[in-house]
Amino acid sequence: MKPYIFITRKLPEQVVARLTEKYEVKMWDKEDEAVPRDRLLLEAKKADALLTMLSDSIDEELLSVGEKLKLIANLAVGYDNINVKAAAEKGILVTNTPDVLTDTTADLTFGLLLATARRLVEAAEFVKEGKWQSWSPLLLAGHDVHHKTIGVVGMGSIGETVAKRAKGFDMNILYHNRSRKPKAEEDLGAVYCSFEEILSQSDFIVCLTPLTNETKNLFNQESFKKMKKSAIFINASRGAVVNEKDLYEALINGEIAAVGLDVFEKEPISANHPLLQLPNVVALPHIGSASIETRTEMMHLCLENIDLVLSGKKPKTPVTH
Ligand SMILES: NC(=O)C1=CN([C@@H]2O[C@H](COP(=O)(O)OP(=O)(O)OC[C@H]3O[C@@H](n4cnc5c(N)ncnc54)[C@H](OP(=O)(O)O)[C@@H]3O)[C@@H](O)[C@H]2O)C=CC1
Ligand SMILES: O=CC(=O)O
Repeated sequence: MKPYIFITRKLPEQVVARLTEKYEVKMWDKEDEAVPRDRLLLEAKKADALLTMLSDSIDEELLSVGEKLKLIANLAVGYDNINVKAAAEKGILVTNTPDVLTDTTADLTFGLLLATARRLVEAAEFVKEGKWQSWSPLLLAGHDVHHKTIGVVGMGSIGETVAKRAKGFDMNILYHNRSRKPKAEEDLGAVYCSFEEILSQSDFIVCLTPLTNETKNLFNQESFKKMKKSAIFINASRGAVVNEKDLYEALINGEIAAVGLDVFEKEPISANHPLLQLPNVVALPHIGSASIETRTEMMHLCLENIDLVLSGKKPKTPVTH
């Protein structure tokens, strides 16, 4: 009997085809709807490997039903949706998709920063809605990006690649991690700072940490109060790193100037959410790595990891906890 792989979302047939001779492969048949939990539990019980999305909760319950389960291959670099400790205890490997999405996510993050600072979404809607009456000196005037100070919180692969883009805009680069990155300091002139220094000195604060117990709620009332009133906050990591209620208060009280968000506490965010009613909020539907090239590469990497593990070899990009 061929080993069984279940993929929790519909992926292009031609990408999956490379495994169908050697393995029995089934996919959830919807592209834009998550597999229901009861179906996922049934599949986990039968599967040798699961190819999962960041929207699937791979918790202790699910891992316990996986009688033959050897691998969870997550189609994301972030793996906060997976209980990695419980998986390790059960001898189930976890893989993610680092590096292949770094440049694409950095492009989107810097694009979001530009769009938020220069009010690009508001301006494009203004034209389409027929509101443009005449050129005027301060029409939709935003904030400059060049020569300003950017503070990257989470200067990992993506954070550093965002900093590279910032260097091209002649920005002054500050960063905060738990550990220093001498190479980024040397190559980009990035300056290591405490979290508090980043908050008080940056014009643009960009969050690119993973979601962990330490980073959950990191950006809260206290953090927003320490930022400049002209500060622009960008979050492309995970929604739960930010307290959205506190962020909303900071925006309506004028404690910060604007925000660009690619990720939310609850995804998809409801169109009625208070944050989405504010003109100085640019909101995107978690599309950091969403270029056709990169998403295809991420899928191939997941399939390669699955093939390696089910052939008794080491995966290319294992997650360790
Ligand atoms: N919006 C989107 O579509 C995407 C979002 N992401 C998100 O971006 C995250 C980062 O990805 P990537 O750059 O590849 O990951 P990396 O592991 O390369 O970088 C993460 C960085 O965060 C730092 N970090 C971890 N914990 C803390 C902390 N408590 N305080 C400050 N810094 C911390 C790490 O440094 P140190 O260990 O020294 O603290 C590290 O430099 C992912 O985990 C994911 O959540 C990724 C891709 C797309
Ligand atoms: O959010 C996306 C990821 O790859 O992580």
